Amino acid sequence: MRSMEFVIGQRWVSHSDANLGLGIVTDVSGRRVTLGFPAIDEERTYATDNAPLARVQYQLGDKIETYDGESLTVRAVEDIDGVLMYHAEDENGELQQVSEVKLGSHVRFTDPRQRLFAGRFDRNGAFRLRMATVEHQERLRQSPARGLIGARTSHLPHQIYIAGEVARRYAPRVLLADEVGLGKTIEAGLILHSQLQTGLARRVLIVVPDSLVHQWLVEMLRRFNLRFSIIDDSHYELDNAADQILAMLGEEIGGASEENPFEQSQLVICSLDFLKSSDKAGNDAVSAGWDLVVVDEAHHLEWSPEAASPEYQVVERLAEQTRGLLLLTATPEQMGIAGHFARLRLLDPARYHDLAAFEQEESRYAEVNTLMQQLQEQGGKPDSAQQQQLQTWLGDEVSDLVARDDNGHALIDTLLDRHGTGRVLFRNTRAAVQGFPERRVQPAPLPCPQLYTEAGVTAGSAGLTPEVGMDEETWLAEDPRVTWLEKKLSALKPAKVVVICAKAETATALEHYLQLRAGIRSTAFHEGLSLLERDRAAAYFTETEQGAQALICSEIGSEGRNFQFAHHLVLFDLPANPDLLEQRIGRLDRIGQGDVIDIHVPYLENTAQSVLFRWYHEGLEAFAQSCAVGVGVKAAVESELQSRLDSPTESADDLVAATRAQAQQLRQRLQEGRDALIEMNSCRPEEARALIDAIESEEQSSGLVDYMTEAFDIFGVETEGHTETSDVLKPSDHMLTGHFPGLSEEGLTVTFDRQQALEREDLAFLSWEHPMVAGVMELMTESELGNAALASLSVKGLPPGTLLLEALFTLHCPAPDSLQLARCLPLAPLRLLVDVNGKDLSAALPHDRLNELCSNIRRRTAQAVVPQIRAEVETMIDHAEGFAAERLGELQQQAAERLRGLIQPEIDRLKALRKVNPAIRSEEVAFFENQLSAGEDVIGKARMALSGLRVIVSS
Ligand SMILES: Nc1ncnc2c1ncn2[C@@H]1O[C@H](COP(=O)(O)OP(=O)(O)OP(=O)(O)O)[C@@H](O)[C@H]1O
Repeated sequence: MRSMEFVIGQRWVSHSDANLGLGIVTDVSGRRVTLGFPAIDEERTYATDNAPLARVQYQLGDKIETYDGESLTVRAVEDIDGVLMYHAEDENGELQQVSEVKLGSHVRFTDPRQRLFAGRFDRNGAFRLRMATVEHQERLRQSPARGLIGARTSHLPHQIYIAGEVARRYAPRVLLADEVGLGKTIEAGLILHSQLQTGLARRVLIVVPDSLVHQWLVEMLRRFNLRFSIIDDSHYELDNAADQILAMLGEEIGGASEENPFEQSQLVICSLDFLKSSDKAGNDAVSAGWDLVVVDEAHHLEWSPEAASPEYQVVERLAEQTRGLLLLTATPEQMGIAGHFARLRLLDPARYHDLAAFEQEESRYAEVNTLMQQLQEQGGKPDSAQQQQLQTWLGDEVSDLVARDDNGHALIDTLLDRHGTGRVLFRNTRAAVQGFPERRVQPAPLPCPQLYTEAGVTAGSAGLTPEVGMDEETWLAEDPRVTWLEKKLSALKPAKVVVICAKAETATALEHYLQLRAGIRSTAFHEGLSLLERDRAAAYFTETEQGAQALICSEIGSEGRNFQFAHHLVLFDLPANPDLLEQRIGRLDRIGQGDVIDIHVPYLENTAQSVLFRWYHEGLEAFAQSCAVGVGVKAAVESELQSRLDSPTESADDLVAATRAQAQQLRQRLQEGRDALIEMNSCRPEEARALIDAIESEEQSSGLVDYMTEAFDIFGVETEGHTETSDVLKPSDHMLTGHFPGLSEEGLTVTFDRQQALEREDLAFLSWEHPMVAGVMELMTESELGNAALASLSVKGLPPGTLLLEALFTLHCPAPDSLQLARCLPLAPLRLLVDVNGKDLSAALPHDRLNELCSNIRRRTAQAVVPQIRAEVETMIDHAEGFAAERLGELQQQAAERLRGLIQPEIDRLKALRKVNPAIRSEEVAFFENQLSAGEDVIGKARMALSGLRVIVSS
């Protein structure tokens, strides 16, 4: 039925009023036709020659729904005296005959053909926006900058390199171990953001110490637009209360308590203590299922071959369940080498399976490093002796790796992975990153008070914190560090000062003293306070004008927090662990610190404190610079150190000399071996530069501004210039959809400029990855908007009334989520331009050129034209479908190749590792092999689907 011939029982749709639903012809008399619209229970009568109606005729493969709600797929269509009979397949695969009379009346047309013929087409600009959307999506998908564009951060090469390297992995499992304060949180945020953007991850859990929950929450939102939910005790208390009441009433416990709070959000933050303290919470967190789990301050996961800490155990269960795992620690060996190994084992059990073998490997690092350096100099081409060495390390793979034309990249990567520090470990150092200010130690030796000598707490570990357990009033009055601190703070006023001591009780006592007796504006930060109280304290300290001058922290203040706006640190006592000292100093010595850092150390002479001070200062030089060998050196001189701490009055010269020698030796050994290998893996400056260039070229092109300007116009968003680089957006009275992503009634001020976004946090930073832009793209691809349009074309020599069809086809390939096939299917559609005679004009008139020549047709005229040209349009669609079908094989092949490129290296690696590690199960290899063959199968069944069309009429 291609003309306006009405027969009772036919289904038509009004193109002037979408709310009427599907009409049914109930009467045709003379020049009048009457339709019933069951969806709104109304009847309307029209003149037959100009009724605003379009005939509804479903095509093969379309989904239809009967009035009683059954959904079927059309397999054949029969015309019985003008009324259609659909032969359609139900969900059991059985064919049923459904007369169009029996179709349901609530319809929404999404197919471009249906929309065009139902008169539901869009403006020319909407088609343009649709095409631009998929083109940008495809370009961005292939861009190395993808996922890294939207963060409100400065582009620091070491971070961008790691983020780029890790985020593109299918199952990233890495240890981010940059030195303190170099931006591991930012690196993790970039990786998360990127994996969420690319769809490689949807569900993310971040596990952090109590004291960092809110800081992470804020950092993720402010820098990455990622809105996390916190799960804590409060989610369980309610259930417990409900359970108690139910139990009192003798009712069965169930309902609310059955719910798993971790399943209620996609992005969750919780504290490790909380997971550890509640079995139910731990079990819920594990069973909720995650794509990516992040664990900050991962050195708390203590492990030895004999026993694993409860923290380790809960993270181990999460690690087994999740695909991606990021462990963050600045001091991976803080709790010993076994703990370090155990964390690597969580990440990559196939590679790290034996502690003894791991320890032995370290002895070969220098050899591996030498070979790598040589290979790098030789452009990746080994000589015959080197080839032999490689053969013993890597086996048969070598010839294949050497043959690659990539300057030895693959060879070096494989060597690093199998025999070096592995592809799971990233560690940047201050020395490599550069640009950090000087650290200056300000010792303050003080006489030991009688109080401590008499109590016998001057030596051993008691001597490090002699005030612990003493009467508060007494030690505050007699310990000279207290008056020294009071004077120091007064002298430094108004400079901000972070004071760190080991114990919460010391911090509390000091803070009371300073606040109440000395009148110094101070605030405490320790584990005795609630999370909210701690954050309040930190915020009070941050305030510039009215804020506290001093923040008195217990040890929990020495991790993760950002206090780089201060440059005075007082170490009221010294920790026995060198990595803990580094963590403490790292609160101030971190990215963003612009001043020389003064580290004030008051210590009591001739006590364990003075020994430890000398040991750190003269032995390790740990105050002046970041000290990576502290834990190793301490292990080597442990007994001498302990004996000096136990007898602090004896000379410590020998200890200091031995420590210096050990430190120098260890530094040199690590520099030649392990550190060199880690450095090679952690930042490759050229690759980092190329990534930053790619991000900046996206930011500097006018593509995004043009795209959003068109979107604001199509959706009816008003824009008003605010400053040179920012605009105010407001919803207008003629919005196309009820809601524009990310825009509230009050409007939003936005900038497209990163520098301005860094300076002005109140402005939204619009990038290709901002939720507003992503939301517009999603609206365009998930809705039918712009998939059917009509335009006019005026070109000399083209007779008026000539028709062209611009058709867009996508590779339709339904597959289970678990196959992650979207990563290999093309996003940009196949675009074809044909005329009625089946001539392919696609190359002669590209999309952009056509846009310049096309203009809108008035809606009324278009409505009148469509029914008249239906036959020609359908012929052109047939031609276009023919051309599209010819390209199917090629697109399927490209998709299959992309899939193989992603999965095959995983299979090869596991097979190679299996030769040295019997713990790798054959199922692990089989899993990837199945992924590959199942993916190839599905791609083989793909077909071309029409996803958009624009009919062009020459005028
Ligand atoms: N690229 C960046 N742009 C802007 N600010 C940054 C960037 N990288 C890091 N920072 C800031 O530097 C500080 C240190 O970063 P971050 O907290 O990520 O370091 P970290 O390595 O996790 O530290 P720690 O070892 O103490 O846990 C933070 O205040 C962070 O916001």
